[in-house]
Amino acid sequence: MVKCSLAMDIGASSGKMFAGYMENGKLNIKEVHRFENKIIKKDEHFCWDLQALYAEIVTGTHVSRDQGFTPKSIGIDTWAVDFVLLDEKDELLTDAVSYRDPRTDGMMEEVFQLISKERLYLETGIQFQKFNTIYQLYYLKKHHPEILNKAKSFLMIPDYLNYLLTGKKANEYTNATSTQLVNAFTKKWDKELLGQLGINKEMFMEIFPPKSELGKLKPELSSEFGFDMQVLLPATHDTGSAVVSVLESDDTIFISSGTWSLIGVENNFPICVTKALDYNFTNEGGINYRFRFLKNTMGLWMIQEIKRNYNDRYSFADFAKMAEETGDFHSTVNVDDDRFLKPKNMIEEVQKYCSETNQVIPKTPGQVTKCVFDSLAKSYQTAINQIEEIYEKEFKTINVIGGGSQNEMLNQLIADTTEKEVFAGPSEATAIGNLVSQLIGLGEIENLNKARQIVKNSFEMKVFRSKHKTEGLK
Ligand SMILES: Nc1ncnc2c1ncn2[C@@H]1O[C@H](COP(=O)(O)OP(=O)(O)O)[C@@H](O)[C@H]1O
Ligand SMILES: C[C@H](O)[C@H](O)[C@@H](O)C(=O)COP(=O)(O)O
Ligand SMILES: [Mg+2]
Repeated sequence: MVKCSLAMDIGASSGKMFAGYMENGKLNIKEVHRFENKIIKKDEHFCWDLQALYAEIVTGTHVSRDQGFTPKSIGIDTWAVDFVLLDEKDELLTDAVSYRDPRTDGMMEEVFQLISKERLYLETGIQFQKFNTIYQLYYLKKHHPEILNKAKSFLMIPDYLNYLLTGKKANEYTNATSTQLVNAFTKKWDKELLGQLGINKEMFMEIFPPKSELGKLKPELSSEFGFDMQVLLPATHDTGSAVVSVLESDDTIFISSGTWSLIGVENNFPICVTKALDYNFTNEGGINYRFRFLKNTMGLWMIQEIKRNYNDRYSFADFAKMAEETGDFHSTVNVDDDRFLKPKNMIEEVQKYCSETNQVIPKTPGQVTKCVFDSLAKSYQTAINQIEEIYEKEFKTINVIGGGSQNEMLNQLIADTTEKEVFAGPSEATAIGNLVSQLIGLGEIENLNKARQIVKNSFEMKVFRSKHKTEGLK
């Protein structure tokens, strides 16, 4: 049996469990379980199926043992902002409503009547997305005050899954910052802000940073598995774990490319200047209390929805190939338009947008996906220009991580559009970042710098250079 750590990475489109262990100075990972994560409809709201996700964690742990592993620790990471509330008996008061649910429409604007956008940004440094936790809680205060009044525990999605494993309740720092309720300077819940919003401060748990140990498995679970595990806190915000895996370089911008595209740079301080506010950048918390200065852009969600609209007839690789073969088609959309957050039919929404903007309407799967890929590359270029304007410097390279790093056509398009060197990989950056954070916490890896060197030496990266530049070299 191989002793290992388990990383449970639950993204907005899929969940993946990896067993990870060090051997000869390299990190070895093995995918032991993968499942689809999808939104379900409950009481007229779009929700996540938390019981199903918890069952997959248990299944994955059993599978890891059956595959010859003895896990000594597990770390869970998921998407941000979403949460559940528990009552005084630790019973669920709410479903895990998804950030894609329209219930927060208009809530951000109402919050601005109480607290200015500028003040919110100055204190939290967090981007304005209408689905941030602050606006979800404001919706509950306005439409379901009885729920908020009964709430004794606020747990974000990974916190709740950790609670089911250990019986321990805590909030983890990187994910807590995505709520827009944590003060960027004190790194604590902003009690004054909560008071102004009329949201009860007592339900928030103590905040623990990545690498902390939460506790051991509940006895009934360790006897079911036949072994005990430490439940450790990686950066439980999946993008926080992904960024742990990025190249350590002052000249690199990362693009965490999955359901969402998160484009940014790691910092030791929050950047809450007006330009960052105007461009809607965020300062989400990172490992070692660093900051992830980044911009959320729609990401490959649009391709996932187009794939679903075509009844899964085509693979992601098929779409990349068809888009590449489409050639002379140049219509694009603003991928950050709210209309693409949860349209009934993504293909029709893209076509409608092109028609409304007097562009050629994409008809074939290749034209539709080329339009989306070209639009994504365009939005990446805009975000990179804004980062370089704020930093007053030119970045030389881009590190594309996450599942989207497997899309070689898109990687080449990013290189051609930005004229920068693109290093693509690792595709499982989130799980890898989750694992190395656990190993640092267990004392098996000395520190973050060493962890990043191990990641670089353990996983292949492909380089893409602008065709325009290489043509010039011929
Ligand atoms: N073989 C592939 N070729 C091209 N794109 C791929 C491939 N495999 C995955 N992808 C892209 O990666 C995305 C999923 O990335 P991932 O990081 O797993 O997302 P999340 O963590 O949000 O669930 C898919 O939506 C798809 O666009
Ligand atoms: C809602 C947030 O924008 C979202 O969680 C984003 O921060 C994120 O973590 C997306 O990660 P994926 O791996 O699901 O793309
Ligand atoms: Mg992910």
